[in-house]
Amino acid sequence: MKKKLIEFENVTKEYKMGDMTIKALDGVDFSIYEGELVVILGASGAGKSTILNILGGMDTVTSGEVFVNGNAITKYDEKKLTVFRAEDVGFVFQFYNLIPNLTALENVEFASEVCKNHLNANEILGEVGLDERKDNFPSQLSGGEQQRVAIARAVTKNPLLLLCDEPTGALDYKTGKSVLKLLQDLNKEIQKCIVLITHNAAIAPIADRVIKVKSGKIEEVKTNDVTQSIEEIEW
Ligand SMILES: Nc1ncnc2c1ncn2[C@@H]1O[C@H](COP(=O)(O)OP(=O)(O)OP(=O)(O)O)[C@@H](O)[C@H]1O
Repeated sequence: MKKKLIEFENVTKEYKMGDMTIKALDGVDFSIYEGELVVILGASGAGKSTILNILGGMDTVTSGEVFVNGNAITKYDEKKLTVFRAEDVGFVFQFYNLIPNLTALENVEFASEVCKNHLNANEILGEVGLDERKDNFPSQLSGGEQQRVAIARAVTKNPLLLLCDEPTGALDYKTGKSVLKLLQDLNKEIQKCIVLITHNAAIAPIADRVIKVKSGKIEEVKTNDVTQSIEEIEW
């Protein structure tokens, strides 16, 4: 049986804005298993990024518990959260956040060398199809190539999980698809858990499990017994 890697237990998150309280998450429960590719789906404002920020140790809960690999990260102090973010989580965002004065290779090495179990930056850049572009600076790379560097940077850390927040949001249709194909292939090859946020329901069939979020609540958790390759999907 697959091991549970992530567990949200009755998680609420409230933001206070003057007299107003915004309930971004309202009793959220779900589990994610090792090696899964999971899509978190929902409209703008549904609470997707809030889930990801809590899962990545970048935001705290108002109540409830979050377990990653059996550890309650909701009980971590700032110091432990810093180590958790650095070692255990690989982040991929809509905008690539590369350091402009470092080459592709240096960007990947810079982020991963501090991690205990890191992989070889050169090899992973090869895996993401950038063998020829390692010594280029971000400004010399296309958006899709920069996102590949960002994915290599996250993977080279060899984290427990990869968190991707709208990773194709700034890319055109074809490039976005090739980045999703890379994530799908990586998930199969390295058996790493990937959690992908999107508002695009069309890509849900690529996931092992789809978590639908609506108004801060889980609307549905769907398991795809058969997953589809991104190449078979059009939108
Ligand atoms: N730091 C914050 N302060 C106040 N309200 C916030 C904050 N972050 C999120 N919210 C509110 O919480 C709710 C959920 O936001 P969240 O960013 O998680 O949604 P989302 O599903 O990721 O949306 P999008 O697809 O537009 O990014 C929204 O109503 C949002 O305005």
